[in-house]
Amino acid sequence: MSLAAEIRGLTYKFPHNNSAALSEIELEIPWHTRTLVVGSNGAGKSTLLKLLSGKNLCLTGHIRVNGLDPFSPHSMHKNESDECQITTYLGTEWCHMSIINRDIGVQELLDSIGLQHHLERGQMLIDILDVDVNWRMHRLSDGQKRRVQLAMGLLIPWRLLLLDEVTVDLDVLARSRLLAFLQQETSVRRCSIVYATHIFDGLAEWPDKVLHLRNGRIVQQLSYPADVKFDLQGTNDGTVIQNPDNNSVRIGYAKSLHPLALAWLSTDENKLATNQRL
Ligand SMILES: Nc1ncnc2c1ncn2[C@@H]1O[C@H](COP(=O)(O)OP(=O)(O)OP(=O)(O)O)[C@@H](O)[C@H]1O
Repeated sequence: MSLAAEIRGLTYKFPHNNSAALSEIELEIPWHTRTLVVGSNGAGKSTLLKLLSGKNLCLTGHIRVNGLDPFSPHSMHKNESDECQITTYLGTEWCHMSIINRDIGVQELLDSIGLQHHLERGQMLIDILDVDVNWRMHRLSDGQKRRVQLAMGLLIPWRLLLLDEVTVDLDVLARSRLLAFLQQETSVRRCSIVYATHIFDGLAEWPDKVLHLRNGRIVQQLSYPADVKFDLQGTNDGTVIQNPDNNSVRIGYAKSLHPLALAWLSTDENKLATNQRL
C-alpha cells in the first residue's frame, strides 16, 4: 500500500443541514508523514478527521485508509498479522464522558486496554506525558485528564493517527515532548498523522504538509520544505508573502506557523464578508 490514506471526490452533508460540511475533497496522505489541518471554526476539520476514522459514513466519494474503507468492520479491528490498529482518533469529547469522570484509577484504565502487552511503550508514554498511575480520574484537572487520554490512546500503535485539537490543554513541556514523540513515530515505523489544531506553538517545522480548509473545501496545500520557507533574516515580523507564480509562501521573521494561520483565517473572514454583501 503506497498511501496511508487517500480521499477522492468526497462531499459530505450532515443530516438536516443544507450546506455541505466538506466539498470535493481530494487528498493523499503518504506514509511517514505529518499533516496539519488549519481552518476557522466550522471549516470542516473535525468532519474530515471523523470520516477518515470511520466514525461517520462517507456516501459521496471514496476514502481509503491503509487501503481499506475506514467504515468497514474490517478496518475497525487489528489485523492478526499486524500489531497496529488501523486508525486512532483522539478528540476532545473523551474528557467529558461520564465513564471517565468517576472514581477510577489510571492504572486500572491502562490495564483495561492492555498495558501488559505494551509495557515498554506504555512506560515511555507515562514518562513523556508525566502521568501518575496512582491518580484517580474524578480528582484530575482537564490537562491531567488529557494526558491520561493521550497515554491510553497512543498505547496501541496505529497506522493513521487523527488528532482533533487534543493538545490544547497540555502544558508546554508535555506538548513539546509529545510532538517530538509523534515525529519520531512517523520516522521509525509505517504510520502517519493528521492533526487539526488552532494552537501553532512548536509546530513550525513539525508537519510535512499544511492544509487550509475553508467552508469545507481545501483551498491550499503546502508541502515541506518546497512550499514553506522561514525568513529568519527579515525584520518584517510575521508577514506572510504568497508567491504569485507558484504554491509557496515565505513566512517573515518568526519561526512559527501562527502568522500563516492568521493570514489564512483573515482571508477567509474577508471572503465571507464579501460573499455576504453580494
Ligand atoms: N452533528 C452535526 N450536525 C449538523 N451539522 C454539523 C454537525 N457537526 C458539524 N456540523 C457542521 O459542519 C461544519 C463543519 O464542522 P466541523 O465540526 O467539522 O468544523 P471544525 O473545522 O472542526 O470547527 P472547530 O474549529 O470549531 O472545531 C460546520 O458548519 C458545522 O456547523
